[in-house]
This record gives sequence, C-alpha cells and structure tokens, in this order.
Amino acid sequence: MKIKKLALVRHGESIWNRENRFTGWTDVDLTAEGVEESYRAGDMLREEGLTFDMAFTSYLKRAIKSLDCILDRMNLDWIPVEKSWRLNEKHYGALQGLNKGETADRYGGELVQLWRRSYNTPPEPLTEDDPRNPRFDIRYRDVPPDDLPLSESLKDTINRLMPYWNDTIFPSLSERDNILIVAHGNSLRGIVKHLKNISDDDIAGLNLPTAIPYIFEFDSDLKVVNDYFLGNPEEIEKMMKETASVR
Ligand SMILES: O=C(O)[C@@H](CO)OP(=O)(O)O
Repeated sequence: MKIKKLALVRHGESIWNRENRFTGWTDVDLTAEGVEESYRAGDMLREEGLTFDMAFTSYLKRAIKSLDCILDRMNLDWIPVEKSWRLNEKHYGALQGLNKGETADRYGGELVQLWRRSYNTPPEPLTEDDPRNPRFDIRYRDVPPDDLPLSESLKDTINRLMPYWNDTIFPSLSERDNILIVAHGNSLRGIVKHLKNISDDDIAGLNLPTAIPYIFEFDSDLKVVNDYFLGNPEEIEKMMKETASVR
C-alpha cells in the first residue's frame, strides 16, 4: 500500500510574532530567526527522507519566504507552487497591529482569548474605508469583493479555506505523492480540524509552533492513517505553550 504524505508548516517567526502583535492579513516579513528556523524545517524534512512534488502557500510574504527557505534546503526549488489568498491567516480585523499583551490588559485575558481561539467570535471588523481593507490591496483584485473579509472567526477562516482544500489541494493528493503546505497558525488549524475531525470547542487547544513540520499520512483511499510532528516532543510542547499565551 502506498502511503502519501502531506506536510503542514507554519511560517517562521515574523517581525510581529517577535513584537507580539496581532498580524492576520498584515504582510509582515520574517525575522532573521524566522528565516533560520525555516531553513531548519527544510533540513528536518530532508533528513526525514521526505520529498514533495507540489507545494501550496498563501499570498503573504512570511509564508512564501518560509516556503522558499524550505524548498532551498530540500533542493526542490523547481517544484510547482500554487499560492492562494484562501490560505491566508485568519483576518484579525481591528486588532491587527495591536500588542497582544496590552490588548489583554485593556480588555481582559478572557475576551482576548475568545477573539484568538473561540470558533465563532470574530474580533471587531475593520471599517469599510480603512486603508487596510483588503479591497484596496491590488493582490486581491481577482477575488470577488464580497468574499474579502474585514474580520474573521476561525469558522469564517475555515469557510473560505475549504473550497480551496476540496477543489484543489485534496484532489492534488490523488495525482501527486507528497505535498507541502506552508501557511499560518490559524489557517493550518482549520486544515488540522478538518483532517482530524476535531470539535469546535477542542480546536481552541491546538497551538501550532512556527516552522515545525506536521506530517499527515494517507492510505490509498486518502484516509488519514497517522499524524506526527517532526522534532523534539518536549521542545515542541514548550513552543506550543508559548504560542498559546499572549505573554
Ligand atoms: O496574530 C496572528 O495573526 C496569529 C498568528 O501569529 O496570532 P494568534 O496566535 O493570536 O492567533
């Protein structure tokens, strides 16, 4: 039986991860550490003996650059890469740019946690005329304006992600051996929720660390048969706790 593999990797540390700010659709770059850890993710995947014949990423440079670092270390710079806005991070609305710790001091940790991890509650939306409205960003010119968010809950993120998963990513697994997705904490949580059938409540407890490959194995009927992170489990546990907190 041929096992196919899907690797999910959250981008390396971004400048706003370092500054502890809500990021969402803001197009911030990687830090030097983010570049390094993305290269390390590529090394880990190569040392695992993995190879990919297609990759997917978002329209945001922290994911695109992390993917480039990974492919570079795997000598896979040549494989087809498809970008989609549907793999973008959850849109964090009016919270984008705010420091997470200061926001928790102002509104209370519980409310901030609701905005960050509840399934249904989106943060306050951007106003229509906010210059950060994605309608004003040329990269989204081919997206029907009504599909572009001003804020999202995880549910909203999953709803805009699933058409791309169902129509493009998942069918590509039938034709390809192994595929790679480099995206974002919350868009990847949406994919993991779907693949592992995690409940709306329990998904709050999943916090993906930056640049740690998460492997899913599929049997010939494309049913998930195994999933595991690459790397040191204690180290990963520690990174997950750090991701969960707002400091
Ligand atoms: O700010 C964001 O866009 C995300 C990912 O960094 O943060 P959180 O972990 O709070 O969902």
